Amino acid sequence: MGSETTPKLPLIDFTNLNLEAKSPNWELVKSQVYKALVEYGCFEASFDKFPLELRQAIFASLEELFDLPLQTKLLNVSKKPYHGYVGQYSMVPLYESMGIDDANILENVKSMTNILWQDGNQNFSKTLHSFSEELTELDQIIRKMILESLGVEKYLEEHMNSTNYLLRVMKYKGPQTSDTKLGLSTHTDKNVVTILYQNQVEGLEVMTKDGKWISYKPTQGSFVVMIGDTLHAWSNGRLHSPFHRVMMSGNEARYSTGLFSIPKGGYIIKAPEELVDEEHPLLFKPYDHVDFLKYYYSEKGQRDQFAMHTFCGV
Ligand SMILES: O=C(O)CCC(=O)C(=O)O
Ligand SMILES: [Fe+2]
Repeated sequence: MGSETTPKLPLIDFTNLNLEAKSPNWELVKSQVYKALVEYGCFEASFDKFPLELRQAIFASLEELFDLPLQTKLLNVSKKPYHGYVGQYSMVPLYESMGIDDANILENVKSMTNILWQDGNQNFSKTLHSFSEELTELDQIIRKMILESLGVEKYLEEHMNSTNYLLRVMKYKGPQTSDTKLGLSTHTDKNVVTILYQNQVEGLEVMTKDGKWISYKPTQGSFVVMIGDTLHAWSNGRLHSPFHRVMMSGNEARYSTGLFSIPKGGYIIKAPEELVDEEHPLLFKPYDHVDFLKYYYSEKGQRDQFAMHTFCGV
């Protein structure tokens, strides 16, 4: 009795990672990554590339950004759904977010700051750009480890070239009550890999394969790495794409960031033939991510928790 422990996300240490091919340290971390992604589709990563000043500067920048008047924030528009300003939704009243496409390229961050601040905001662009640059490095390390683990590293270049990055920054207001309120509805990510970073306010919950919620307890130098539906389909179901949500309580605002690697429109996502055999029959028909998003953002798609299966499941 009473022996049940609170489930936790696997923690993987990327500090001092030896990037040399086949080094024992690389191989060890790679095997931990693969195991975590098969079992949970998610893990906590400690990564030493972020100086303390940069980590603190990120949250100061996010506060400054979300403190802008709503009319100004609404100027952050995008033709792509969910890439511009999102907020003021009655279903998730605590939530607001903004996107910057390819924030690892300084010019892109600058064009956003030039829209939001009259004289631009150099500090903001420098901070978000450096942060995104470091994160794209982590994204590439993880994807290389995944392809090597699957034995399909010959596709690495094509795989890397098939995606763009979106940095999305988010604020969840504290609900001003100790009751738990919905911050962001349960969903799976649709992209390839997501890397989340956040301040000290808890709220992210990730569902295990057997339906239990794990609450993530943030620590300063750690990130949450998560698989999206694209990589679930491309790996022919080997990697899990977990449901997750944000639940808020208390007075403090939760600030978070997500670096999303997203397939380019026109690129056909198809599981490599090496991952399809009698034991692992093809689970998803080849598809274009932009076509999938058209379905996902339709009225029917928004109510469909298994949109990828509906859209291209075999
Ligand atoms: O704020 C977070 O930590 C999670 C955000 C999220 O799941 C998303 O934007 O897809
Ligand atoms: Fe998500």
